[in-house]
Amino acid sequence: MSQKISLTRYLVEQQRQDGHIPPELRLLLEIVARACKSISQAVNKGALGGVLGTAGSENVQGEVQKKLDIIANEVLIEANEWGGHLAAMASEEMDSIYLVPNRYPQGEYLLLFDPLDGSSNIDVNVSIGTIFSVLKKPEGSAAVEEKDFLQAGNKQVAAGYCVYGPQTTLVLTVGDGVAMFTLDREQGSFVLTEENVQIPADTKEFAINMSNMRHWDEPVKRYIDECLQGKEGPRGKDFNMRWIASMVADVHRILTRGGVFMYPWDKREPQKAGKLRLMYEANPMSWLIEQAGGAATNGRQRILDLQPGKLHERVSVVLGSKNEVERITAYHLEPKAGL
Ligand SMILES: O=P(O)(O)OC[C@H]1O[C@](O)(COP(=O)(O)O)[C@@H](O)[C@@H]1O
Ligand SMILES: [Mg+2]
Ligand SMILES: [Mg+2]
Repeated sequence: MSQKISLTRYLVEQQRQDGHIPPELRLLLEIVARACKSISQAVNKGALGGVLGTAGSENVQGEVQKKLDIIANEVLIEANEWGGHLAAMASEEMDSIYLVPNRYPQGEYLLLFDPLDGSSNIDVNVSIGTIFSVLKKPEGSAAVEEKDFLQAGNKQVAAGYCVYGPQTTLVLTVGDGVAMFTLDREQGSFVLTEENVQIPADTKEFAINMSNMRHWDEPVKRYIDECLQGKEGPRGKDFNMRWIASMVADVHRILTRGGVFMYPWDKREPQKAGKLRLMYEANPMSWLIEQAGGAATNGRQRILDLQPGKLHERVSVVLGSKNEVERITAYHLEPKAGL
């Protein structure tokens, strides 16, 4: 790319040329990006900034909150509440929805986020990130309620994540493919570094937490077992495995070079559909993956078509290279079918 294109310019051009980003959505995305820049600065300070360690509290899902979980949540709220583009926000770290206070102008959008994904990696200096999803407030709803957020992922108007790794990279879709922007720390701005991201349909790399193997369902066991048999097995090729334990980092690798990611339902807590959250983890990631030519299911159905029943709903996740996701989904739907 000879000329540097900033995130602002990219969004302005999307607004002008394609006309499918209203100016309010463009401004909202710029504010989210600015918040990610601040979070990136806090992450980078690490022990020097006193941001490592636990905060001594738990979130609504009963998970111990890290200091950075809370800092990132506050940064996102403070950056977004006064901009005039939002009606309400929802976060992994907040029990219920956050209404934009009356003292600020009210907007038409709803923002959902996982402020800090991969919390267990914060203190060990491994990549973490922020995941976000934007929905439109339903027509005619005056005071926003939780039910207004309960829209299927196919209703998202923008989705993305920012990964805080060796580089800080913001990855975005507004329904017109996937673009990646790298933070230029000297300029203080996100610069377009990849457009029309495409995931290869086939892969030789899978990502799953293998320590849960004994709890998996048969179709997942079958798929992984076949991968592990390598060249000698039915797949006729050797597979590699990666598990970073930050969904952002695992998805970023898949968008970069392909692969398949799974956090399936398992027998540890059978009443839970999965570990990951539908509305602010699985939905935005599934849309990005589909926009890059991949696929995303809960093992049986397309994730983006699932109707959420509650804000913090969990879901089983299979996403990435299309042919692998289709194979795993077929194993679930017809366990004995030979592919
Ligand atoms: O520790 P496990 O069970 O392998 O789970 C790892 C998964 O949990 C997550 O960290 C959940 O996200 P949070 O850190 O936002 O709770 C995912 O990013 C990751 O894929
Ligand atoms: Mg997360
Ligand atoms: Mg989180």
